[in-house]
Amino acid sequence: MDSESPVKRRRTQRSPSPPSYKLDDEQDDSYVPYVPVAQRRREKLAKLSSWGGARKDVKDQQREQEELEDEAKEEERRREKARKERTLLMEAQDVHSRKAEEDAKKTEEQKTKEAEEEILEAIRSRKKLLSDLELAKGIQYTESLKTSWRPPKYVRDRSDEEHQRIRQKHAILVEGEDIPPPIEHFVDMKIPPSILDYLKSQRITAPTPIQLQGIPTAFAGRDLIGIAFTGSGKTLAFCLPLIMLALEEETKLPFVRGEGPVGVILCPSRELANQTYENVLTWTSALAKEGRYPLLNTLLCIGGISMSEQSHTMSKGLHIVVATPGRLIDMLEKKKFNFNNCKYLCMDEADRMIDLGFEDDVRNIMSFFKRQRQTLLFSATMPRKIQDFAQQSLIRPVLVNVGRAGAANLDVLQVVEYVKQEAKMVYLLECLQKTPPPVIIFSENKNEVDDIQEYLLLKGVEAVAIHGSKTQEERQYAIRSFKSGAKDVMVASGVASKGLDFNEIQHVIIFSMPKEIEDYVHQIGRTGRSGKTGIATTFVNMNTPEQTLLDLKYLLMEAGQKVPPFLQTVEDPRAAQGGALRGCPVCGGLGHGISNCPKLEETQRRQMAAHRPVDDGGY
Ligand SMILES: Nc1ncnc2c1ncn2[C@@H]1O[C@H](COP(=O)(O)OP(=O)(O)OP(=O)(O)O)[C@@H](O)[C@H]1O
Repeated sequence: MDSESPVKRRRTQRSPSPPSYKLDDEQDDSYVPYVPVAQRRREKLAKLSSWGGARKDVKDQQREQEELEDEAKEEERRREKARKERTLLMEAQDVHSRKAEEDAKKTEEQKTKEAEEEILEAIRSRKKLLSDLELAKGIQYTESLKTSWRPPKYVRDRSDEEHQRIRQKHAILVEGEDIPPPIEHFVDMKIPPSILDYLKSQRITAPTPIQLQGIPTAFAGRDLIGIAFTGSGKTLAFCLPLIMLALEEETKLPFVRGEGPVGVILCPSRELANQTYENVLTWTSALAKEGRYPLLNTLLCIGGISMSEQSHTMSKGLHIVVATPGRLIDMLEKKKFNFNNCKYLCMDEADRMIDLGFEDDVRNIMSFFKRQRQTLLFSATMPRKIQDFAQQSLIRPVLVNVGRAGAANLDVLQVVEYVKQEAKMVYLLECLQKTPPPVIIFSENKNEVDDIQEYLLLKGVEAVAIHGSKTQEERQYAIRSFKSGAKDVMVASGVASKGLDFNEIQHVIIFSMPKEIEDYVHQIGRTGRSGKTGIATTFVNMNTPEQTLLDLKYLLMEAGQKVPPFLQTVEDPRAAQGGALRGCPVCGGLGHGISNCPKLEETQRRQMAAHRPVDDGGY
């Protein structure tokens, strides 16, 4: 039986012999190569002429002619169809590739979104900032600590609208329930006259915005997150309430050896702890000056110093401890003192203290508290995610915010200059001429700090240097001689960037731009403090990561500062994607999203390397 299909047979008959060049994947046996109509016409004419003079009747010739015409039409139809099919195919292909492109883009966006969600979820699911015991027992306090402090009657009689008007006047934003009123005069805060006199002697006569809302809030026993510009007087805002609390306790029943402390102030670096300790000492001595009030006892608890030097402090009842986390944990574990009656925990530069990677130490410290405490967190930078995390962990917290968290102090004139790596040292000398001393120079790299100091010394500049690898004596010497004015210039790594309050620094030079914009904000914040103005000059070049430049560009724009042309040309890749540009919720940087946050990268790197920071030497 002939298995050939009729179609195939017919086609074979019409085009008997052309070779077929079938591709491997063309498996259809019935395939007959297409013969163009012109060729077929030629073949037909050849056939006709091969008949020579053979007589043909007219009908046959007409039929042949009609056949040819039919075939020509058929060919034209086929071409038209092919053209249409091709157009449709191309269109389909276009649509397909457009969709693929869109899909790829969407997937990229989607991917970023998903990654961001994941990171945020990880942050959200962090264990609350409570001690392990509190977490394990599910202890959850719902009421703030009660204190005997009351605002004066005329303040209590003001309406909420009036309170709000005062806050608006001072650009104070508050969040929380039942917020204590702002108080515009120290005297109305019921601060002892001896302290007020001392403050007056230091030209501290009216509270700054963070103080006028923060101090009454803390006096009222409320948990507090205080965010305000660098140099805006946060230290007084969290030390004064502890001094008053300790005074109240001491007055009720004097402390004897082995008792106390009433409260603790945690700082991320030894230098900052030391500075805060000295502040507390001056304020407590001022308090006791006229003999009307007792002398409160304060202990400095930081790494790198011998605690035996403070044995006289330990031999009496203890009121206040100022500490870095590592040494404090050590002392508590060794039972040198305890937190059985401790009710006040304040963290300065709190975002740094409770950043990913640091929180375990804080939780460990919390586990030594045996009763409810009042918790206060202060910083100039506090990204939203850290605020949220902290708020979850506090009791009826009040958030006091002066300006955007992480914004630069407006009293600092920020100058950003493009300086090639090899030209930096020479240009530095030129820069030093801009203002009289004292000047701080920041570099992210310890070796560079040493190199800069060496270079300056060679050029006859009185410079000291400080970084995490220096001994404690060297660090103390650098701070002391710079503070006293014996040295004109201090070259420092990030260790000296947070919280340190030097007298009237005229100029901060940032030799190498830190990757994290928060660090930049703290570094330039060493000048322009306490209402005075200052200059910050920052060197950037092609080694500065683009996203750091973007963060910087937005920060300058926010502060109404001049954006140099080379910075203007740095484009935000997110702008091309459209949509609103949001600051990074992890570090507060305005120039990038969470998925490429340098702080998150650094934290992860640190977590992988070890569980402790190395540079700040706080331990
Ligand atoms: N009410 C005030 N009026 C004038 N000066 C003040 C007032 N309160 C504090 N100061 C001074 O302002 C300076 C900066 O204060 P402080 O170190 O507390 O700032 P800060 O907000 O903690 O800054 P940073 O964020 O850098 O740690 C200090 O020298 C302090 O004496």
